[in-house]
Formats: sequence, structure tokens, C-alpha cells
Amino acid sequence: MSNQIVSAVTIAGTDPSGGAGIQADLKTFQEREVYGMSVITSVVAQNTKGVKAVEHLPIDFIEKQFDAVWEDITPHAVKTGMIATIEMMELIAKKLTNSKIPFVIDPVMIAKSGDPLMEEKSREVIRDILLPLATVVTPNVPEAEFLVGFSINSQKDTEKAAKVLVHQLGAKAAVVKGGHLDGDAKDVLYDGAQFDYFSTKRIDTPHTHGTGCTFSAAITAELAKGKSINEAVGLGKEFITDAIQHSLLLGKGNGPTNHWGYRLKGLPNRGEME
Ligand SMILES: Nc1ncnc2c1ncn2[C@@H]1O[C@H](COP(=O)(O)OP(=O)(O)OP(=O)(O)O)[C@@H](O)[C@H]1O
Ligand SMILES: Cc1ncc(CO)c(N)n1
Repeated sequence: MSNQIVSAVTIAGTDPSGGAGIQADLKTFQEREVYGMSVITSVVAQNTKGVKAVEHLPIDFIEKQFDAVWEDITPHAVKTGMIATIEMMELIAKKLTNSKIPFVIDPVMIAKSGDPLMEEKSREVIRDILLPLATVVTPNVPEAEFLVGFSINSQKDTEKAAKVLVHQLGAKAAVVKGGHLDGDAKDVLYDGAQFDYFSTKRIDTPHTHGTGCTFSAAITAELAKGKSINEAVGLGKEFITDAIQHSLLLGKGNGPTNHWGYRLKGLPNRGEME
């Protein structure tokens, strides 16, 4: 694949303040040297402090965007982020059912600010119609709890949830992220055969707006390049850790991560410099 231009597409909602959603995904693809494309599902008026308003695009217009990408530039991988309604989920399922490209699902339900990004009645639908199509699904703990139907309080629970996501709900692999648990930021990958653990020390910062989007976009970019699931998750974890470590101290709320943070590896972060 060395001379081939690798491309990926994100199907998701927007963040005009640039830290999450489509904007985070495209920045991440670019940093991973993957040509980024996007299909916008919802336009969200949000920033580092929270969500102010959401407008869903008409379903036929989402389909037109999807077709505009696919009829022209076939992507090497696809990810979904904010998919708010049942209609949108059905459209994506219809479009991707016989697709052979890697498909990463970040089952975005609630923003870090606590604002809902998915209609409650859609949650079962993402589980039933999209999860079986996933190459990798990347829930945080509250999302995983909803999808599997039990609470997650320990590593054992996390492993059990990852198994359910694969064996009962049909994803090829699942990464249950430990960002919301206490202690180290430890993510568990289950690929149907074995567990792998990706763990870093928790970085003491409130600036984690868009971490989930950035992490899943980095995994998508690496799968687009032909990396294995295990390699892609490992590279995604390094990328998000550097992005959090070097967060930009922007905004008045929970600030965004730094998508070029990996280039600053080993250097003092901005907080330490000031
Ligand atoms: N404070 C932290 N220090 C180090 N790593 C973190 C921290 N917070 C989250 N992570 C890591 O960032 C990645 C994204 O996890 P997280 O649980 O934050 O996603 P999320 O809740 O889906 O994010 P989002 O706000 O975008 O929805 C995971 O690899 C997680 O372990
Ligand atoms: C559009 C969008 N997707 C995902 C998230 C979760 O971080 C967000 N805040 N906004």
C-alpha cells in the first residue's frame, strides 16, 4: 500500500469549537497522514462548555453526502460518531451492510458536558443494527453499560462487557475505554479470542473534550492503512495519550486535546511551561 493514498471517512456530528466530532476526526486523520472525508449527520452548536443546540440534517441529504463520497473516492475505512436518530442508523446499516472496509463505531450517546447526543430510543437500535457490522466498537463505560445491560465497576466487569459486545452483539472486536473509571486510563480490547490491555497513567487534566472521537479516529486511520486491530488500537492509544498530555489550554470549559501532541512527545506540556 506504500504508494497508494490512504483515505478514511467519518460519519458524525460537528463541533464548531473544533475539539470533538467531525472536526476532531478530520484533524486526526490528517495527523495520521490519511486523507480525511466526512458525512455530516447533525450540526451541533457546542463548545468546550457544552451543547447549545442540535439540528439533524434531513436523511436524504445525509444519503446524498454518503453517495457523493462513495461514488468518487472509495475510502479505506469508515467510522461513525454521533448518529442521533433511528433513521440515520438504518441508512448507515443499509449503506454498509455488504461493505468490506473496516468500520469503527464510536457509540456516542452523551457529551462530556452531560448533554445527550443520541435520542434515547435510538440506543437499542445502534446495538441491534449497527454493532453487528462493526470491525471495532469503542464504548466508554456508561455507553458499554447501556449496550450490555449491566453495570461496570471493575476490570472483570469490563472484560465481561467486551465479551458480550463481541459474542452476543456481533462486533468483530470491542475496546471498552477506562477513561471514566478511577485509577489508570486502562482500555480493554477483546477480539473474540483474547484480551489485550492498553494502559497509561491517568493525566490529571479537565481538558478531555473530544478524547473519544480522537481515539476512535486514530484507530480508523490505522485500520485504513491496513494495520491489524491490535496495532491500530495501540497506535490510537499512543496518539490520544500525547493529545491529552499536550492539551492546548483553550476555551472556558473542558478544553480540547492537541491533535499534534504526538509531535511534542517528551517535551514539557503547556501547563508545565507557564
Ligand atoms: N485523564 C486521562 N488520562 C489519560 N488517558 C485518558 C484520560 N481520559 C481519557 N483517557 C483515554 O482517552 C481515550 C478516550 O476515552 P474516554 O473514556 O475519555 O472517551 P469518551 O468518554 O468516549 O470521550 P468523549 O468525551 O469524546 O465522548 C481512552 O483511551 C482513555 O483511556
Ligand atoms: C458531535 C460530537 N460528537 C461526539 C462528541 C463527544 O465528545 C461531541 N461532544 N460532539
